[in-house]
Parts: sequence; structure tokens; C-alpha cells
Amino acid sequence: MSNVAQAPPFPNDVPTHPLFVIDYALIQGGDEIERDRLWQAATQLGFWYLKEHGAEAEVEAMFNMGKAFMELPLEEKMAYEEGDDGEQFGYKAAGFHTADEHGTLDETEFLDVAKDDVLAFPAPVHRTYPPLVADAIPTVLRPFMRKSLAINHTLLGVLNDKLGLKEGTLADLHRTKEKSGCVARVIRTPPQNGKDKEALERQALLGAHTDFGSLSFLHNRVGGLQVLAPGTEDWMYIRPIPGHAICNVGDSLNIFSGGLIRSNMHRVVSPPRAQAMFERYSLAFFTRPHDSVVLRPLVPMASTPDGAETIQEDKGTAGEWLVRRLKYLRTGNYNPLTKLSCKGVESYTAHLGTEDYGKITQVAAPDAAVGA
Ligand SMILES: O=C(O)CCC(=O)C(=O)O
Ligand SMILES: [Fe+2]
Repeated sequence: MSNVAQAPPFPNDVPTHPLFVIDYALIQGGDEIERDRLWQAATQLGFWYLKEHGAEAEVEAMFNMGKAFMELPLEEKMAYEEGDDGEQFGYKAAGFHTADEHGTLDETEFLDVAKDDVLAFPAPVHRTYPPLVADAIPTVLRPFMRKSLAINHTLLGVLNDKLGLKEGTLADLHRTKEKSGCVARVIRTPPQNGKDKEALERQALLGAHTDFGSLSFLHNRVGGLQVLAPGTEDWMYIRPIPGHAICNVGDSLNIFSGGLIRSNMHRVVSPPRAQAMFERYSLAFFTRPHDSVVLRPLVPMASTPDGAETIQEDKGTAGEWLVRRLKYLRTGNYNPLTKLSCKGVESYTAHLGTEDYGKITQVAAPDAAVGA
């Protein structure tokens, strides 16, 4: 166990939302039942646990590198700040994203390292990184990314088949060699002690959002991640389970699937109870379509329960989608008086993705799910 996991275990008396547990070894072996369960998880909530993924050692090394980076002096990190133009790689300081439509500041720091920079290293594709991060590219970042990419591509292959798409269709929209927004992210939030209970329950440290790309491979050590399940109004914690990654679907895959595969709302709040007194670290790898891919449905569109079609037209390219979503999350583009960005576009709502499309499938209690 690394030194990022000092907090006590997630409490047993805090309500949590159950998730399917998908066994990656069975998926790799082509097990039909497990492939069906992955499809159910992806279409019902769009979140599942993944066990037997074989990336634990790489994840651990990433946490240790990420912690060393986060402990650098703020001014060193600020030299790599992502800025207000939709740049998605580098460092995002706390308070630089709005956490809600009122312009509340987020409390989350990111280290975002591009897949393209890691695979082409030492040649920079998008940007350079602090020496501590650059030095870790061959030994830490590259092994983590290679595993994450392989896992997400295997899962995409299953979803490709279940959608009835010609073999390789989704793979062809996520070509590793093309420039993309694929990124490894280390996430830190500060200890939350000293805040009153109500503030803790109310305040998002990372605002409610859907992910921008296709598949996210997430590693939580302490609580804080919450989902808003379809048909419900209460945010529910997801329980971190040792050795289990949390996988979730993002907007691009939701759009490709005509709304069938769900990109669900989630956020980060204070870890519960005694865990709140500790820093929270988490780690994600986001697989996103390459930048030039046009986001549009590839299968007939799903309908909402009242029959209304949800995804009407193409949404521009994956690259444009990312820039728009990131840019209008930036505090620097938010005007607290008019809620208009400096450039005269509605700011917070201008960043939104497929959050409105999530009313397609009713969530059923997953079988054999744990975490509740
Ligand atoms: O830290 C987490 O558990 C989730 C982070 C997240 O949702 C994101 O970075 O998109
Ligand atoms: Fe997310």
C-alpha cells in the first residue's frame, strides 16, 4: 500500500450505490455471461467495478509519482497551469474550475499527462512536463497508460459487438497513434476538517459532470465520488473497493451509441466521516476518440420513455467537444454577475455535455452487485 492510503476504511453505515462487478479475466476469455453483464452495466448506470484488471502495480506507482508532484511548491506547479483556452494537459490548480452554476470554486488539483506526450517521449507532442513527471514517463506513466489503453480497448470491443457494429468500428474511432485527448489524471483534494456537516454534504469539490470522452478507468482509495442515478434525486457515494477499478462511460460513447450507453452524472464531495480529515488522491485514465472524429450516433437513436429522440445531430469533432467543455468550466471565463463568459457566451451551461440525455434507460437493481 502506498503512502496515499493513510485514511481509515470507508465507513459501513454510509449509504452507497451498488455497481456491477465485472471480472476482466472473464471478459478477456470471451465469457458470454460476463460480456452481457458489462452491457447491462454500461446501459443502466454507465458505472461498474472492474476486478482482475492486472494494473494494480502500475496504479500504485502512479499514485506515488502523483503525490510527489502535488507536493511541489505551488509556484512550480503553476508554471504548467492549463490556462483558460481549453488546453487539457498540464496542471489545473484548485479554484480554477467552477463547481456549479453559481460560480462556486472547485477545490481539486489535477495533473493531466497526455497519452500522445507519453508515447512519443522524449519528443513533446502537446507540451512538456516538470522534470519529476518527465523522468517518470518511461518507468511509470508509459506502463500505466499502455495497460489502461489495452483494458479500455478490450471493453470498447465488447460494447462494439453488443451495439451490433461492424468489428473494429469503435477501435477505429479511438486510434492510439492519432492525436487525441486521452489523458492520465492524478487528482488531489485537501483535507475537509473544520467545515460544518452541512457544508460538507452540500459542497462539491469537483462539480457535477459527465465525462467528456468514451471510457474512464478510475482508481479510488477513499470515498468522495458520488453518482446521481437515473430516476433519483439523491447523490450516492460509490464505495472504493481494494483491487477494484471503477469504470465509467463518457459523452462520446453515449453519442456513438445513440444514447443507449449511459454517460452518468457524478461529482466529488468530501470523503465521508473520519476519511474527511485526510487528503484525497484519485487517479484516472480517460480514453477519448481521436481529435478529428465527428461525434454522431452510429446506431439508431434511443428514445426517452416519452418517445422523444435525444441525440439529433452531430456534435462536431471530439477535439472541439473537449475544448468547449473545458474552456467554459474555467473560472477565468466566468462572470459572476451575468453568468456570462468574458467572451459573451453563457459560461457554466456552455460547458455542458450529454447531461440531459441520461433519461433513456431505467436503472434496475444490478444482480450480484456490491458496494451498497
Ligand atoms: O476523483 C474521482 O473519484 C473522480 C474524478 C472525476 O470524475 C474526473 O476527473 O472526471
Ligand atoms: Fe469524471
